[in-house]
Amino acid sequence: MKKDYFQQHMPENVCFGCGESNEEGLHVQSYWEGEEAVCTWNSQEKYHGWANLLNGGILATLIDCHCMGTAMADAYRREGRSLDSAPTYRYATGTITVKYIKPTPNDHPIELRAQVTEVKGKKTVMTCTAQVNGEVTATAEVIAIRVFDSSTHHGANPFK
Ligand SMILES: CC(C)(COP(=O)(O)OP(=O)(O)OC[C@H]1O[C@@H](n2cnc3c(N)ncnc32)[C@H](O)[C@@H]1OP(=O)(O)O)[C@@H](O)C(=O)NCCC(=O)NCCSC(=O)Cc1ccccc1
Repeated sequence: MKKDYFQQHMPENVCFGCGESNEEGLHVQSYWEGEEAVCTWNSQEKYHGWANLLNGGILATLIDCHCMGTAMADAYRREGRSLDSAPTYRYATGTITVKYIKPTPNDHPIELRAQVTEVKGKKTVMTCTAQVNGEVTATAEVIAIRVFDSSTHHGANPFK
């Protein structure tokens, strides 16, 4: 079945990590699997840190963008509405803490799994794991802040 990726509902998104409108970007795509948001990402040689290992900054970017999409999708879901409905929400990274547990292979699919642990006002707190071949290589805590709400913001969405 075709997956309904969160990022498909972010028109004109130019973000390096998740923007469908960024040709050179990483194109993070996230979807719900029950209470978890999942992203499976295939790397390329140019994202090596060391030989055959994923660069740590790229991994942080993947986690970051996966979690910003998750915060957005979670907010819509809590309000019982689709990602195409109004008002439009966008989230920015407040804090991201990544613990690199073991080297992340760069030649197998990387699976990210995020869970929302707290929502307070415009703040969403999440945990996220990165796994390759079922082994967790990094864990993260990520705090997203809602920076755009079309119901209170006058004018076009500046966060694209
Ligand atoms: C938006 C915000 C992160 C927060 O400011 P405000 O809206 O004034 O927040 P406010 O003071 O109303 O607090 C509400 C609640 O949130 C909490 N809290 C607040 N801050 C943090 C924190 N840092 N970390 C953790 N928590 C924080 C605070 O304690 C409170 O919680 P409480 O209710 O007490 O439990 C601002 O500092 C900022 O723009 N930073 C740069 C973000 C950036 O560049 N990210 C880079 C990647 S994104 C990108 O590339 C695109 C982009 C860039 C910029 C914008 C949009 C998209």
